[in-house]
Amino acid sequence: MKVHIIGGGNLGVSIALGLSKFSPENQVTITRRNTSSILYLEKLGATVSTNNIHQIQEADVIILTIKPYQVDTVLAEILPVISNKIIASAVSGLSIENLQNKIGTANSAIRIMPNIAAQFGASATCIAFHEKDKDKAQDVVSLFQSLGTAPIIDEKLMDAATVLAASGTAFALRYIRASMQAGIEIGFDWQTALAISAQTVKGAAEMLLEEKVHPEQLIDRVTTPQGCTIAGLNEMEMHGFSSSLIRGIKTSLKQIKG
Ligand SMILES: NC(=O)C1=CN([C@@H]2O[C@H](COP(=O)(O)OP(=O)(O)OC[C@H]3O[C@@H](n4cnc5c(N)ncnc54)[C@H](OP(=O)(O)O)[C@@H]3O)[C@@H](O)[C@H]2O)C=CC1
Ligand SMILES: O=C(O)[C@@H]1CCC=N1
Repeated sequence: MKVHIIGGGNLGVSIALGLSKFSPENQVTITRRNTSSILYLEKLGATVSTNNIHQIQEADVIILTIKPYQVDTVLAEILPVISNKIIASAVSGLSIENLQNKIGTANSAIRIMPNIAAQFGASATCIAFHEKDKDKAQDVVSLFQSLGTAPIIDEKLMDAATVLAASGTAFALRYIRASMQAGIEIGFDWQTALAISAQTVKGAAEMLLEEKVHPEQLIDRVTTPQGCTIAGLNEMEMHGFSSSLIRGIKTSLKQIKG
């Protein structure tokens, strides 16, 4: 497929890098106004351009990875030269209905919510679309399945998916940072503490994904009666570990909904 990514920033670049590594059969074009920091993508086979309409007529999928306030400017540029295109938008808070109204019925609006782990083929990309675009959406689903998992969700959960799956990357990293800081306090240098903390989180996630059980079942295997784990967990919960995470996620959701 020919994939045209408009907005070569944090997310756009992670998708381009992921595609170059995990599905190199796709031809990727990626644009931004100042391309100096992403020209290296050309060495990986992508076309880098400042021109949003460069070869856009040939694209099978157009991916929007721009900020919400940049959408109208970009659409004003591309709409006069495209028709019958699939536009997959990762723009947070932009509904399918709003996007469809902006792009007209000649094009299909698909909503995607990847995260920056797309670069490592490990994104959880939630995808939503209207029934009329079901067939066309399959191309987008396949594309993002090559970059991790790509669950199809009801659009009403898209803001929740943004917080859980996209912001969630930052939340998970903050846990790892805190664990690393504790690791330094109990004797490790930061590099060793980070390596141990990150691998431990990866291992815990792999067990959950493999065994498909409730986390508490695995926690039970670790918490020896009268042992150090339950003592640590109870102290963390006393200081609001789970509740602060839940409150943070709900606050992020409120921020999107405005
Ligand atoms: N970062 C993340 O983890 C995630 C982000 N998102 C959503 O993705 C979108 C992008 O986020 P993010 O990548 O973090 O933002 P960035 O600011 O890193 O990327 C946006 C890019 O768009 C480019 N851009 C701006 N105007 C234009 C234009 N007219 N034509 C072409 N390119 C343009 C900018 O480059 P230049 O100024 O050089 O043009 C910039 O590199 C947002 O809507 C965000 O909510 C969704 C999921 C995860
Ligand atoms: O923080 C943000 O608003 C964007 C959307 C999800 C991740 N980054």
